[in-house]
Amino acid sequence: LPSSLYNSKILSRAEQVKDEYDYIIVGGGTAGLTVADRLTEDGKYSVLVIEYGSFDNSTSVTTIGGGGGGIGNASHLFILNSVPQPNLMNKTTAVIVGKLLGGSSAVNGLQFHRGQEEDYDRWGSPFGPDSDWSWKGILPYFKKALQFTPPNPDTAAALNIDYDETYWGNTSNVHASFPTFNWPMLKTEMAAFGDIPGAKFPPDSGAGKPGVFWYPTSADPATMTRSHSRTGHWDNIDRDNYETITGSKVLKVFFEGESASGVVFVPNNAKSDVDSTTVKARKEVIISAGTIHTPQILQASGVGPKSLLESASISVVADVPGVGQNFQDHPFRIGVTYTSIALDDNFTVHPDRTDLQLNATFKALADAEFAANRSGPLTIASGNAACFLPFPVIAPERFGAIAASYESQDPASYLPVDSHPTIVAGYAAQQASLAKALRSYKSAYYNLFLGGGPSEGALVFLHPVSRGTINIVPSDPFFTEPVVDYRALTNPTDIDIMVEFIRFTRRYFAVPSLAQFQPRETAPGLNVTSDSDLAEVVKNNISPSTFHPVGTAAMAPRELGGVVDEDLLVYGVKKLSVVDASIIPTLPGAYTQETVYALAEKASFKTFL
Ligand SMILES: Cc1cc2nc3c(=O)[nH]c(=O)nc-3n(C[C@H](O)[C@H](O)[C@H](O)COP(=O)(O)OP(=O)(O)OC[C@H]3O[C@@H](n4cnc5c(N)ncnc54)[C@H](O)[C@@H]3O)c2cc1C
Repeated sequence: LPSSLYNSKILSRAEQVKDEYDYIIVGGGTAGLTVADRLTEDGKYSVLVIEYGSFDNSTSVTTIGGGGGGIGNASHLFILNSVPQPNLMNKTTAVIVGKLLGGSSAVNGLQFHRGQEEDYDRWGSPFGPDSDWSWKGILPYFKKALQFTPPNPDTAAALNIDYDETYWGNTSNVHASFPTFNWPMLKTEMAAFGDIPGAKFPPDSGAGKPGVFWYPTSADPATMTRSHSRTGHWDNIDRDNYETITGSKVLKVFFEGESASGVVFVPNNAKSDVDSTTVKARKEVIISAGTIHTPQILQASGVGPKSLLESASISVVADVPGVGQNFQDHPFRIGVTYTSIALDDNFTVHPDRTDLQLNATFKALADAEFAANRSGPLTIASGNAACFLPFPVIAPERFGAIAASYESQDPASYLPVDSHPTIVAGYAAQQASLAKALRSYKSAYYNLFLGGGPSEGALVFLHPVSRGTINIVPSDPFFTEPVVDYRALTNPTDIDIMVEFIRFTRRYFAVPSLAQFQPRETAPGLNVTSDSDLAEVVKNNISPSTFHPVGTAAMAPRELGGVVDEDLLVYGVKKLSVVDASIIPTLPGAYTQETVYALAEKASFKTFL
């Protein structure tokens, strides 16, 4: 399509922004554009989306082969530095989220999976048994959020890809599809979990069950390019009531009394508010700036922990202690890697993913096939196969003791020292629920995402129990990026769990069906066995982020530290809501994008229509 078509709805100058819209959406990312599309569909409401980043449809966004191109283009990313992490030898971590129209869905690894039924039931349970934030309540929106195309029959047969279309829909323009080819070794790696007692093979990645399964990529199957919130909810939509301004940073929401009545924004390179523009919202301001920036905007607007706001000389509109608390991400890479015979030519299951880098002939063939037919190895993004296993399967002898020890903790012990009583109460509720999950065969804790190559070790910890914070810098709340503190491994239970992950990984690679590949542990080495030595391995290797930040504007009762209610309206004020990953109270046992699409669909339906 000519870029002029894409650009038709972008207002190129702040002066073109009208004085007032029904809804203002802050952030044109994964959730923001989903909600904007749904709110403008029937023509009843006008919407302005204000996005910090720019529009870009170049190959650095669209290419999917090799894991997606967006992350390679730093201009599409916010890259913050976390504060040094004392439990990670004072290392800092790069905090990476999308910064362009489409948000993180335009830069991510394109993996699509959902969490387990218990994850979504956990979200609603503090509101009582009638809450529709539950698996049953969200499943229709998982179906609505994506257009599912099954794998082609040859690939499905060759690789044993099971799927069940009843878990999917076909009405969205955001696509979930499968590569036309995948690495043969994956079939073997997945089947090998059959040797692990308790590991299951659910009928579909969307079934809400833990186990070992294939899952789709966020790619348009016709073009094999990235399908994301912009292509699905913005491109080719020509509605007078749907306007967007890019390159603009929202500084704050302003209030009339306790009602949010609009926002103030500046050009994204501004260093002060001299060039600011004010725009009003008749019905609601919706903040969809993502887990890192949503708390910054709320706090800078006077909605947050009172003492923090006072230290920044911001007048308090509502004292909401939970804003910026309860920060979670999936810890990644635990320091155990396995290599099967020969990174080299002896590896018997070619082609494998390393052939794209190391075998020029194979690469040339793959390029030619993709150019001719949009098929072949370059339709694989970052991966489509993994295990998501319950903790009792991982640590059959230790899970009970670890759950009991976690359950008996004083909930305040590992939270920030000055945590508000409502935050502690909220954590106590999470603790009870997560202790149950540690004993459950229906929740997934351990994720090894499989590459189908000679070397494996991409481990993701799905339900960490340490909690971090994201807060404004009091001396410069608006123009300095917020302070991101993962507080990684502050709760020792996280270390206990990941030590068991290393032990399980050893068991997996020792199963009989993998023996022919002679897997050997390349790190840390089988001689490292004691709890304390394995704990050191975890501390030395882990990254606190898989780029799945959630939780900083959590949906929970206010007395449990919640920031938004079940309608995603912010406590203590009116006409202000949050719809993005920050409302997720506890991480799902899956990566986060599919869940964000579903919650945005649900919010659009429930709250606004
Ligand atoms: C590198 C990377 C890889 C990932 N891989 C996967 C994966 O393979 N599978 C998976 O399921 N999940 C993955 N994720 C996570 C997933 O993409 C996110 O959880 C999800 O997209 C978050 O959606 P969101 O709407 O909360 O935020 P975003 O999509 O990040 O949207 C927030 C938007 O707000 C804008 N914004 C921020 N501040 C302001 C401001 N002050 N004013 C105006 N606009 C503002 C941002 O520019 C952005 O466009 C990955 C994420 C990243 C970053």
